[in-house]
Amino acid sequence: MTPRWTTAVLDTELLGGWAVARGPDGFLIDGNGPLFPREWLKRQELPVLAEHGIGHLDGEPVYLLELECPAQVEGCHWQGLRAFMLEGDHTLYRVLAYAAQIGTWAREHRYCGSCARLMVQVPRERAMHCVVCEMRSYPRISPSMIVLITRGDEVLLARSPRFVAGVYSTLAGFAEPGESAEECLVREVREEVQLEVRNIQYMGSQCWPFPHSMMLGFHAEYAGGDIVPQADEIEDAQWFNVHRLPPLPASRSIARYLIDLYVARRLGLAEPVLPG
Ligand SMILES: NC(=O)c1ccc[n+]([C@@H]2O[C@H](COP(=O)([O-])OP(=O)(O)OC[C@H]3O[C@@H](n4cnc5c(N)ncnc54)[C@H](O)[C@@H]3O)[C@@H](O)[C@H]2O)c1
Ligand SMILES: [Mg+2]
Ligand SMILES: [Zn+2]
Repeated sequence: MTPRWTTAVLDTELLGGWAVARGPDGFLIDGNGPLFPREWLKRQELPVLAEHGIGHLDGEPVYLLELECPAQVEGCHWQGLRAFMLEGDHTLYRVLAYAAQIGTWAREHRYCGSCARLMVQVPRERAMHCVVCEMRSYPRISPSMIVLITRGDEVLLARSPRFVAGVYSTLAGFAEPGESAEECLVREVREEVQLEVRNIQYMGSQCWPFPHSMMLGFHAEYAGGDIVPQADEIEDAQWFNVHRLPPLPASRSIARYLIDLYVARRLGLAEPVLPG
């Protein structure tokens, strides 16, 4: 089956296609959603910082208008990326997730990080180029590991003070230079709850565009230690029986997938599918 959405670097000089507009409050939407006829959207006098050709949706070119500041369009409002992740068409969310990452990256790489001069977009490539010192910047992706630790019928879940009230999730953390995903896992688990793990198994990955993480999902078994939550980072961490789980993260997150998969295997239920 042909994928509905494929990324591409499109020429912004060409006319037509769809466009999405992204400002500080998310994406512009009306009753038909966030995709607008591009030529119409460009006539709305939006404060456009940059335009990027980002790919094809059902064969049609899609562009991003990245805005400089908040704006208003009659009959439209703004919706954050998280709301698109939580509900609605998943392919559309993937288009917007990509648009958000390209918009953020290009915005944050207008100036060369090496010599501080203005950068220019490289034609036909997703890169910013400094004509003075030749440095190139490519879209930024931050590898992060996420792990479900289990002990028989029990799973270890924790709360960050940033979470929605009551929700518990798997442990996660950004990889540091010099470490593998597995080493990151062992370090983060020690830092966040002071436990030791064994039988580390890679389960799958997910793009997490908040703002540019690549989640590498693992399962690990408890090997030793008593839970000591990390001050400031972990508000609470507990072992939960698979029959008595607390409120869990959003169903499209890899955190939720790792939990649902373990519970399904433990209880002999149908296995969930990891959303891309
Ligand atoms: N998709 C999911 O199911 C899911 C679930 C949990 C966490 N996450 C994501 O995983 C990522 C890591 O989780 P965490 O927040 O617990 O990380 P963490 O445990 O490493 O702690 C967060 C801290 O890391 C530092 N930090 C921020 N950005 C960084 C970067 N790019 N590189 C290195 N350090 C950075 C900051 O000091 C921040 O306070 C976050 O993006 C989070 O949103 C995704
Ligand atoms: Mg963490
Ligand atoms: Zn430079």
